Amino acid sequence: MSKHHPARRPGDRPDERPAGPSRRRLLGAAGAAGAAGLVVGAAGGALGTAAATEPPADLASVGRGRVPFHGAHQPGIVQPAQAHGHLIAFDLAADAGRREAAALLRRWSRTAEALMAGETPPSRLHDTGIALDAGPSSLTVTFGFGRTFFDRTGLAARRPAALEPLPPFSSDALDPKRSDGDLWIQIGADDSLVAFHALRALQREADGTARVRWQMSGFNRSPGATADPRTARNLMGQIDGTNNPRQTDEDFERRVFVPSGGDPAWMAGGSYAVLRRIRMLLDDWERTPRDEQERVIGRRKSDGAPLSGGPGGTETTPVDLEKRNADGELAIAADAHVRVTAPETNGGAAMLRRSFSYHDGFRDDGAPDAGLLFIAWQADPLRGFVPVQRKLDRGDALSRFIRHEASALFAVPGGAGEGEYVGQRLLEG
Ligand SMILES: C=CC1=C(C)c2cc3[nH]c(cc4nc(cc5[nH]c(cc1n2)c(C)c5CCC(=O)O)C(CCC(=O)O)=C4C)c(C)c3C=C
Ligand SMILES: [Fe+2]
Repeated sequence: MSKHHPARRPGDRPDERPAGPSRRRLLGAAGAAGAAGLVVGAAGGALGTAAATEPPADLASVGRGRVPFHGAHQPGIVQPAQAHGHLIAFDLAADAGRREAAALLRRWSRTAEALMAGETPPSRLHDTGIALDAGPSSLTVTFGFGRTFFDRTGLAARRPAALEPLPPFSSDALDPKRSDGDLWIQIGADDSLVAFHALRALQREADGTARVRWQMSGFNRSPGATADPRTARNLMGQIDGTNNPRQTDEDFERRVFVPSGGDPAWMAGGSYAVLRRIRMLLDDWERTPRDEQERVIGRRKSDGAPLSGGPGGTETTPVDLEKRNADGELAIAADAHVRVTAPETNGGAAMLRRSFSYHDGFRDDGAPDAGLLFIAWQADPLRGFVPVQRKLDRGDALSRFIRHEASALFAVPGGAGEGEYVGQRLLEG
């Protein structure tokens, strides 16, 4: 019987507190009223006409969400994935070393703290104004170090063993230009302008110290988009994320975060992020009958209920991998994705999946360039992603509908304390 975790709800943001009015206060009362009009206009189409026909949007509902920057863990790991995400990797400039990297992390941390509080960036740069009239919108900014960072900064002796390159998998078709990187930032927000504003501010802060290696953007369902808020769906239409570890699980911290006293000491409270850009072969998938789609995953498409749960099952019905149908066949097929990935078939290996969907237009053959920016968080990739992906590689019914196109692994240090910057314990320890 699979340990089951009920769905996290899109509005369920336990670690957040309402934002102060700081960035919006800049506008003054008249400006704020104008901003409210803009939100209504944007939602309804033509500015002005929509305001006359639609009730005013509750500005506070999305804009108000605020995630603290300081804490034992960095933001953007345990909070539900936001509606908009940007992932960006940098390589240090040839003449940048440990000192320049430390200064960059200090600048980035200051900027992230301000933006997450809904304030303008504190840097020497002029604010672009992109988010001037918006609240923090649950913005999170998360920083990570790639394997190559440690060589470039003379810190190879302090590189975690867990940053060993991921093994090759037979299904890999990886593009090195969109893989790896010295430094990584994950940005998420429930407003697209707030998310882009953060991306641009942080990228400009890197000027002269690091250059962009690759960047990817993704999305999830917006908060408030459905009256029936189950776990969100991916671009195959499946409810995805149901059986994630939950913060209330007794072993959650141990699975996801490096303990204090762990190795290396500077990673205490940190986690390892595995990123895989996985393109979905949507033309093939959408041609596949629904009952076959459900067999591939092992769950019903409509409501995410496991195929072992019978007609009355729901998304929260525990998965029963032993269950057989009347004809003696396994209710959840031998190669169904949920069977192959379940912790009980992988020696307990588990990870926290917090992904974004992506769509980057259409390829030359007309197929959508779309899929999943799969992000898995774990205390140790060798007891999380690696064994599960090895198993998927050997026989996952989903594999004929997906292609792994880029890959990266980052050490994401613990959260910054008050007055500290992210990574300080590595860079100044
Ligand atoms: C190596 C890890 C995994 C990769 C890569 C992966 C890709 C991938 N998954 C889906 C869709 C679903 N996955 C689901 C469950 C699930 N997937 C993984 C791991 C990887 N998935 C795990 C550990 C689990 C949970 C298993 C369990 O304990 O039951 C599901 C079912 C719903 C859920 O629990 O989330 C779906 C749907 C896609 C589309 C995809 C690549 C594009
Ligand atoms: Fe999966």
